[in-house]
Amino acid sequence: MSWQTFRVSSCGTHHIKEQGQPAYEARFDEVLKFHAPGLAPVQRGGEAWHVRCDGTPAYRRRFRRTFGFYEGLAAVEGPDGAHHIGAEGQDAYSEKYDWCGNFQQGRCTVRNKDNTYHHITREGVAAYSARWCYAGDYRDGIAVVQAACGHSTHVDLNGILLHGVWFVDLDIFHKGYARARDDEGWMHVNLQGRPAYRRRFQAVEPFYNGQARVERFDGALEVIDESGTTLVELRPARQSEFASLSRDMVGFWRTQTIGTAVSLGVIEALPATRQAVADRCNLSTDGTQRLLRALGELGLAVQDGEYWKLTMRGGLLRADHSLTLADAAIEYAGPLSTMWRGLPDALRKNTNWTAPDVFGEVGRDEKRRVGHHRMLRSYARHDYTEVCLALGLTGDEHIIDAGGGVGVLAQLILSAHPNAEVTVLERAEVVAMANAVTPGLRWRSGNLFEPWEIEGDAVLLSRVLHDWDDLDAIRILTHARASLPAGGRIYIVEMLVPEESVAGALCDLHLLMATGGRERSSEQIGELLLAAGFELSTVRRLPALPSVAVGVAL
Ligand SMILES: C[S@@+](CC[C@H](N)C(=O)[O-])C[C@H]1O[C@@H](n2cnc3c(N)ncnc32)[C@H](O)[C@@H]1O
Repeated sequence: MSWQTFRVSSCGTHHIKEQGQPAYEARFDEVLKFHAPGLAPVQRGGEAWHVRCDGTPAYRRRFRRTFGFYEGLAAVEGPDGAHHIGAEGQDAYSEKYDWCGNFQQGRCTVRNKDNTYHHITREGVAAYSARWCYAGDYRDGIAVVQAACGHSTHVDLNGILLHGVWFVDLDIFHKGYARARDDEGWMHVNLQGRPAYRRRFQAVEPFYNGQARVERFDGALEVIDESGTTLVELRPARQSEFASLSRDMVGFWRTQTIGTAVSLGVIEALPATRQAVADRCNLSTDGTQRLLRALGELGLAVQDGEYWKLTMRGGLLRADHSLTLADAAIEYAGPLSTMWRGLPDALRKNTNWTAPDVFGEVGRDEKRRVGHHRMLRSYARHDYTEVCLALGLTGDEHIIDAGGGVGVLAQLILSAHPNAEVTVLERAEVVAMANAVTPGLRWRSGNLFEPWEIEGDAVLLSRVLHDWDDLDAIRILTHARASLPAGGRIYIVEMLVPEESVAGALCDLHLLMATGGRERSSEQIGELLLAAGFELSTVRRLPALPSVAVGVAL
């Protein structure tokens, strides 16, 4: 009997032959397709097993659920978890998982009891030691894995990162290209993780004989080739460029609404009725209603009967949130908005414009200093969770964390490497304010632009170089070099902008206006390092915004 031609009947209770006649007499609650070696999953009365092509059981065991055979093994679910069985119903291995996928290319995705995912071999052994937030099936020896922060990358059959580039969303390769999404939108990337073209889209389909259908952000549908060039327009734009440009131009409405809601105390007053918010914050009833409705439009608050309450997103603006953005909201709506007004002057030829001394301003104003460093703390807590691993420390180094703020990264390093020593070199008023006390953590007041008078095995500059122009950045790096022996390492942790796309360009303008600094590519960082006596050795792209550029002292 040729089970290859069997189909599931329309009622789903049995299989039928090519001409539509039943393949056997038995009936089940549900059956699934036949797979090699000629077995199909069936279910009846809460029990599941596999049947041969004559409808008889392939073995005596019963499970809660059974799935199709792939590469000779089938996933089954029993009372103690999920695993794989062979064609005789025998266990393929002893381990039990929370969930099992199907074998493809000798690998299978499984979910552990702690909700992490990884791939196993046919022997039920982990194919590598990493555990992921999600892991997809292999195709052509490559799978997509998702890190805890939500970003995804490609790994090979041994779990080794294929290109080390992380994306907001990612698909498996199809004819040499994978669909990938970064902060700008969807695109196609090649096996090196590099975008095939500069454009970004609302959605893209896989390439089909060199062409792919894509949806633009304005809703238009088109077909592009592998260089991103439009070949055919299939549907015109739904949303006009006029409307989308208008929305971008009033971005400051959002900045000011959020900053105002925080500074007036409205965020802290919720949940409450409109009148209670008005009374507590000393606002007019009409004004309160209008502000609450605007917070609603921004997805920060919702009305529930008489009450207004914060959404999960709005909760990030509360002062007691561990990642609070309350201080950032006030900084962006206040001093930073004022600084941005100087943009035309900053861009002019032969300009008299000079960058503000933001660290001096913050240092002189105690209230702003506390808020400013709480803001930096939130960004560090959010962005630096994966940095420690990427540093590749041996664990017994003395690291100088220059411009280390209130020590968030220093503490992350020390909890990962309790035998390491980290000295945070900071402005005196920041050292006086920082209250972190951790074994191995030392504080040192000093100036990045004067000799550091301290020696270490490695220097860490996290979000420091991007605050300065090239000359100042080289001055800082030169002092770093003087603190290290030949062969000592320097870790530059900040956003590295890709040379081939415009990603990070608004952040770059922000740095110009806030500190006179700039975002740089890894090539530009390499040039600065060389000018100060270092050689760029590796660049590690992380799931979060910052990357790690590693330099070695020459
Ligand atoms: C953007 S923050 C980065 C803080 C921290 N490394 C992080 O990644 O969150 C820059 C830091 O450099 C410090 N800084 C600025 N100028 C400095 C100077 N001349 N000497 C020492 N530290 C300085 C600031 O106080 C601030 O904490």
